[in-house]
Amino acid sequence: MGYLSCRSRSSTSTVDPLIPKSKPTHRTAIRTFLYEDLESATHGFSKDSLLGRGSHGCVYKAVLDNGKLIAAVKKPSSNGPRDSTWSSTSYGPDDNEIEILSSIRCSRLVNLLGYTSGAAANQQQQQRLLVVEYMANGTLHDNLHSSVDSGGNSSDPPGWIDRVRWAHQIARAVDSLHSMDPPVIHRDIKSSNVLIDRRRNARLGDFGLAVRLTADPFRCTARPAGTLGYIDPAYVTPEDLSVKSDVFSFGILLLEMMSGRKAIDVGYSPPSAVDWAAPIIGRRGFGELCDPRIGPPGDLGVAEMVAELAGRCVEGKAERRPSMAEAVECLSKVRRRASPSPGKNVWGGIVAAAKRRGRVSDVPVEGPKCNS
Ligand SMILES: Nc1ncnc2c1ncn2[C@@H]1O[C@H](COP(=O)(O)OP(=O)(O)OP(=O)(O)O)[C@@H](O)[C@H]1O
Repeated sequence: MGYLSCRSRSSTSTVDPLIPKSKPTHRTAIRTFLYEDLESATHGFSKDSLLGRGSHGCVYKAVLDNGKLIAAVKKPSSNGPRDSTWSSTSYGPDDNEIEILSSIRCSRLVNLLGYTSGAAANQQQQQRLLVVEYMANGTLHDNLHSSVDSGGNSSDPPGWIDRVRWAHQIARAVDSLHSMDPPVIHRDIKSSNVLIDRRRNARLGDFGLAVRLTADPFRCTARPAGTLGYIDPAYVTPEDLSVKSDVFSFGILLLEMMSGRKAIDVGYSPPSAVDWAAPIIGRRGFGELCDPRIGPPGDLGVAEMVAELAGRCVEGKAERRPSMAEAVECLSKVRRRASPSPGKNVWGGIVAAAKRRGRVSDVPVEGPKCNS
């Protein structure tokens, strides 16, 4: 694989200017919650408050501050990790996750609001709970693969405009992490770690495996970790870790978003998304890669650009993969091509008129910038 249409000469031009590359990261006010307050805000971690289960524990909806704050509370399981997350770290939110999340605040991430100190009122040690922003529209995984929405109503699969917009937003989120000094590597990019907020924007969450990439080899001791189907095959020892491991996982996510098939899907032959897609991209059969539920986009060039980018992201050799900044640049071109152009269509006209009246602060064509 290796096509040219999205290759960029300038790999830094799309780095969010609000993310300083070389300045220390800005810390945000993070609250300390009492375990008892979160217990009562989730009705005793009740089934009704349960938002979902992951390999490390459960996530609950919490209503706090007399109903003014709705948050998601992550409660580690007492039995340790289960299923497909391959992790060498201990389960549950640890100091590393809190430290990384506390140092970043970005509108493309599921941000940390606070955590419990780990001690209950009776001073017995409790599990540490993490409190993060609540995402009203579930995970990208559910949006892509489930025929019912988070309210239990039947739902249509997302169309091309949403998929391209989400891909661009996720790319910007990952690029923001890679642009930090030192870069943060997420290590677990996958559709169940992308959440859709109430404005239907995509946010990257779950920093349980995230690490800072330092030049000091003695500090880069985290053993390889990630999720089967998304993990970079070139990441075998701690020294192999680079930002390009996230690029690989992002490429798998692009294939998943484009095709509607899962990263590992036994309904397809071969079950691995890369093994399935590589020969199709090689013979330029872009239409075949498109989710059969929505068919190819009106402009097949959109599918071609996304497929070519995905193909480059999942290259076996890490150095042949694009940077996330290049992926952002490519996806902003795809997004412009996929979206009806402003000024020439009714939506563009409505948005332009609302902007003139000062009513639109969040124009859907370009998502909000990160503010760290
Ligand atoms: N901030 C949030 N707002 C709303 N729902 C959430 C939020 N975070 C997680 N969830 C829900 O809880 C579920 C479990 O999330 P969690 O991050 O623990 O696991 P996961 O990412 O799905 O899987 P794994 O632990 O294997 O990575 C998600 O699938 C989602 O449905």
